[in-house]
Amino acid sequence: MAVAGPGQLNLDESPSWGSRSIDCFEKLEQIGEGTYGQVFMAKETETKEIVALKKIRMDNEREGFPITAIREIKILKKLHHQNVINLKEIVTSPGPERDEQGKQIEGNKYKGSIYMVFGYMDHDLTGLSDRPAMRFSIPQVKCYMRQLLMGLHYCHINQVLHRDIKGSNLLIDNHGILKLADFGLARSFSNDHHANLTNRVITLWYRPPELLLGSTQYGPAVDMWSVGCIFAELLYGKPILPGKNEPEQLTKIFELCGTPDEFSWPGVMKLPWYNNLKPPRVITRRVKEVFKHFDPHALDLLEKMLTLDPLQRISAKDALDADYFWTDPPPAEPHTLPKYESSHEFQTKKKRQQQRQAEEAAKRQKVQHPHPHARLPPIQHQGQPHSQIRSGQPMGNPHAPMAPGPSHHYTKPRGPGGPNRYPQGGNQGRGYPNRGGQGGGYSSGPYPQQGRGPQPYPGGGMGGTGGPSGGNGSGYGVGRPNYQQVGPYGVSGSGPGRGSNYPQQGGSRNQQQYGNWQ
Ligand SMILES: Nc1ncnc2c1ncn2[C@@H]1O[C@H](COP(=O)(O)OP(=O)(O)OP(=O)(O)O)[C@@H](O)[C@H]1O
Repeated sequence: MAVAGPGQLNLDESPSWGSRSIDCFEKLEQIGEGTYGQVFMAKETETKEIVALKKIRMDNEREGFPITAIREIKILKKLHHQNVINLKEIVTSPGPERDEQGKQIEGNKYKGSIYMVFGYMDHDLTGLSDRPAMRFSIPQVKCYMRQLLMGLHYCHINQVLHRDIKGSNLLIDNHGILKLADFGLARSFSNDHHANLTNRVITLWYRPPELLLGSTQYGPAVDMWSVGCIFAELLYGKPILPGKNEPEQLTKIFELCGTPDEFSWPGVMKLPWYNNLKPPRVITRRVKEVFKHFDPHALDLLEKMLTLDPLQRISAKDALDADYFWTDPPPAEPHTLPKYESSHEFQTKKKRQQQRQAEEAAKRQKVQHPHPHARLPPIQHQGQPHSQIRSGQPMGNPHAPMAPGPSHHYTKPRGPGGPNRYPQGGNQGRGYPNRGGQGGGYSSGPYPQQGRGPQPYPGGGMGGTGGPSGGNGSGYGVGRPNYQQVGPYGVSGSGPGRGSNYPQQGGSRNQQQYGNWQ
């Protein structure tokens, strides 16, 4: 990985940036762990403000400051929008890092650690979706999608490609506000699209066909493909294109979206890897068939997002103008959305792992002490503080038992089943796709196991909403099985045309304000 000079951040920053110490914060618990570092919930000791601290991982850097972090900081410093995470400041830890026994950690030329300080967000979309029995209402999906598109439109207008849109990078707070986060793979682009960019970006399941076919000249349309995948996932209840490796990913895309030709996608045959990866047979597009139970406006928008040719793919701005957002039921106002106990992907995964361990322990115990006539008391497994909680319940519901405190613990072992979702990090155990950009050759790298459920379209139809964890029968989608479900604030699905309920934030359809930055 390219690095900046040791000790140099090279940022035109105000003097206060980076001058405060981590001691100004009390770390509360770990809430995330990604490729580039751990994320902690923390409290500013003076103001008591709750923040998220993203520790910049330095252990792979022989010298200097990781270029990915520099990019992320530079880009975040110039983006200011309600739907983009706000980088508040950078703080440093003063001394050499010590382990839990107080021993100095070696091999790091930097004396201390560096943290990015963000406003705390209660959930990420993956964590929220993974809650048992989670159901999003249609206005809720519209509300999240609209905010996602507004944030992304703002990035694109400011010539920033996100390049890693996925559920765990969409943060949501308990006021219903969604923010784009994790700009670690983001970069600026110029409108002429002539610069050569790496095509090894975007988490596999959300990666568009042009990148899988080796394109290095691309633009905002790459993010819009990912948005289409997220949109379908929200409605369908589980990821729609869970490929295990790049060739399989492309196959899955073709099976859903049909095979491209020069007519449907001019220039496709000239893409670097087309000849190697061209489909062996012609497949017709099946988006309409597979998602036939979606609302027609949703399906129409999805078709435009999952368009193979990036030049014909809908832009964020045009998507915001789609009928989907302007027909009943309207998008919910964010503050009307239900509040939930905090849920980040890191924690929900961990809870599931603990649950599995508890179940296995229970099975073992049963084998060792068979007692056919008595019911065993439930095993109280350490780290299962919420076993009584129907955690899909919104917090506002007086009948929903609430957790007394945080549901997650500080230490998270790396390695199999650990939080590092990319093979590059040495973890083979996660059901997560290769993030790209850091891996080996096109099809040579180790590929992840799929932990989120089997084939996406069993029987060619909607099937059940098996849920993101696969097989638990509790999908969070608002697809057919849930369509009758009415939002928690009682919005019916068949109102009379455009009414007074229409997005307050947006004004009229053609006069939407996507923020105050234009
Ligand atoms: N401001 C925040 N508030 C609350 N949680 C956050 C915040 N920022 C990040 N997180 C949590 O930490 C997780 C990882 O953060 P982030 O994606 O920024 O790190 P990363 O190292 O780039 O991860 P990845 O490799 O998964 O992309 C997020 O999915 C989210 O659950």
